[in-house]
Amino acid sequence: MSHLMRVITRKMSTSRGIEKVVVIGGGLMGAGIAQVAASSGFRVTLVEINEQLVEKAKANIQKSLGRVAKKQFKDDEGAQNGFISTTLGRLDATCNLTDAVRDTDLVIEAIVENMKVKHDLFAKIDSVAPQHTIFASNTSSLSITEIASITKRTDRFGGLHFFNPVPVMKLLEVIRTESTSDDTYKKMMDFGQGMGKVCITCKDTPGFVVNRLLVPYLAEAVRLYERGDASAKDIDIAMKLGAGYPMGPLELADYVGLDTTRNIISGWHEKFPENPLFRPIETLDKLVQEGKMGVKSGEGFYSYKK
Ligand SMILES: C[C@H](O)CC(=O)SCCNC(=O)CCNC(=O)[C@H](O)C(C)(C)COP(=O)(O)OP(=O)(O)OC[C@H]1O[C@@H](n2cnc3c(N)ncnc32)[C@H](O)[C@@H]1OP(=O)(O)O
Ligand SMILES: NC(=O)c1ccc[n+]([C@@H]2O[C@H](COP(=O)([O-])OP(=O)(O)OC[C@H]3O[C@@H](n4cnc5c(N)ncnc54)[C@H](O)[C@@H]3O)[C@@H](O)[C@H]2O)c1
Repeated sequence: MSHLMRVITRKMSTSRGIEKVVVIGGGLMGAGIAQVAASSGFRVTLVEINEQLVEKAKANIQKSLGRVAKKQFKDDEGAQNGFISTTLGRLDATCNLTDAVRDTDLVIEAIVENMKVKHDLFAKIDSVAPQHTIFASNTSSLSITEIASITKRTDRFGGLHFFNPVPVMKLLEVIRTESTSDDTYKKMMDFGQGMGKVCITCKDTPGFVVNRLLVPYLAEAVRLYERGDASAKDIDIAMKLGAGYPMGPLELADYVGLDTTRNIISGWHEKFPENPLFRPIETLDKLVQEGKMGVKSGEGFYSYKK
């Protein structure tokens, strides 16, 4: 379905569904989610912790929108500019969390992968957001049930797990817990489809579908590298040319963020200490301690410094 048809169909079909969305966290994922929601016709407010990060998120969105516009409207510069300005017209960005959530249909949390930090955030907004507002987490690996337990709206809580880069990756995992109501689930599915994503449903299990399979693979690749069995470059070439993956596992870990990858593995290790797939990995711990988070910090397994 074309972009325009999607926006029109959404406007006709979701008049009482999701219209206003607040995205909390404007990093790799939050900026992408806010961008695609706005370009799909939703009214979006993006929340960051300070002005500098608000500006950084806006600059990243602008850059990514330029790439999408070029692809969608090829040589038509007028249409490209129209698409960019219409999208930006639907997008606000702020540091004022409580004001942002006072009038919204959906909150999508995309902040650091840490239960306590997520709990602090949801506890803060639960009493401020309207009764009907649905809360969703973009967590990669944490239990949605446990995140939701801090709120009084567990029936209006679910998981919306997007993939990086959000403007390009077509999948959305929609997670319903045992408490997620049918109405909430339906609204989350409609929202995902309204964003042009292919939605699959998964129970609230660690890593859902993709990360339960992908993260142990990334961890094994780091262990292979750590043992010195092959160089980083050769591991990546092997999986691109031998298994047809668009990126090798170490490139992908850098792309996802080594801090996020480490947080996922260590969170699972704490919960399932007997599972050897989730054992801590010294190399990963060391890189993160040194501030080498991958592409976003300019260095990880590879250097991205210009
Ligand atoms: C851990 C989490 O919980 C879950 C996850 O997210 S796991 C990670 C999932 N993601 C992946 O596995 C990504 C794997 N990598 C890929 O699919 C590809 O390498 C990639 C799409 C990132 C880049 O593709 P590649 O061909 O190498 O580079 P590039 O030519 O720059 O980009 C391909 C297209 O995507 C577009 N693109 C890439 N990044 C973009 C962005 N951030 N915004 C907008 N467009 C983008 C480019 O403009 C380009 O468009 P074109 O086809 O019109 O030229
Ligand atoms: N990186 C990925 O490939 C990927 C993919 C899918 C899901 N996720 C999940 O999405 C979430 C975010 O990951 P990311 O890669 O975007 O991280 P990131 O580090 O790029 O961005 C997180 C952003 O959240 C902001 N933030 C932190 N606390 C905040 C608060 N209280 N209010 C507002 N903003 C706050 C930070 O300033 C930062 O800019 C994590 O739960 C992660 O597991 C990540």
